[in-house]
Amino acid sequence: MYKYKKKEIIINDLKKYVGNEVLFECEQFRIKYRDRMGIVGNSGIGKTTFLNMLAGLDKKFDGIIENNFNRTFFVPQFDEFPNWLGVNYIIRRAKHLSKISDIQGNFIIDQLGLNSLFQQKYGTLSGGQRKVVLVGVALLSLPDLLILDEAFNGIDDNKRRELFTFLNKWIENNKITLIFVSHNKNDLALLTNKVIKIKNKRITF
Ligand SMILES: Nc1ncnc2c1ncn2[C@@H]1O[C@H](COP(=O)(O)OP(=O)(O)OP(=O)(O)O)[C@@H](O)[C@H]1O
Repeated sequence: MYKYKKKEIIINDLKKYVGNEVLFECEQFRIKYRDRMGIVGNSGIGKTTFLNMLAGLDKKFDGIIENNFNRTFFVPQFDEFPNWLGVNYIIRRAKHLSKISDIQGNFIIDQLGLNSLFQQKYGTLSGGQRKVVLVGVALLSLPDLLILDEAFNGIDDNKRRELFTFLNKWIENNKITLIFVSHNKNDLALLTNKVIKIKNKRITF
């Protein structure tokens, strides 16, 4: 019989090793539906590693991570597309692969100002513009869990304000659960309302 599972991530007795060394551990935790979770910690402490584990991209660990979301989308810290790919192609393809309606898809494209980048190759974009394209691709895929790894580096203050206003509304209206790694306290305050700390090899809440 089909058993309904709540949209959440359940973590139990987690231990992550790098070589023989424990990188971090966590006894028990749940990331619940519609949480907006910030993750903080010093450089090299294991934030990106933890995100990869939550997204199901890194399965080498002891313990349990049960991700019961239907569509997890992970926006990585670094570039994802080859330089020669056209922005127009990247965005049209993301829209095509998704079940998003034309109205919603065009709304995202419009709000993020992606039209103005359509004629460019990905490799000719600035660092900030690349991030906006990655966020656009993420939203077009209609995720129910959105994982952002320092996704806003390089975006200027004006664009950042516009982007955050739009993102906040979009996340709220579309009931998206958010996990967001950042070193920027303002960004964390604007987008999240709970925090996970990674410190002294432990994940705490
Ligand atoms: N596959 C791997 N092999 C060896 N070491 C690894 C591997 N993956 C991660 N590490 C190490 O684990 C540590 C944590 O890396 P990670 O990128 O998760 O840190 P971070 O907290 O995201 O850092 P930053 O804030 O600088 O992005 C680093 O010391 C890294 O070198």
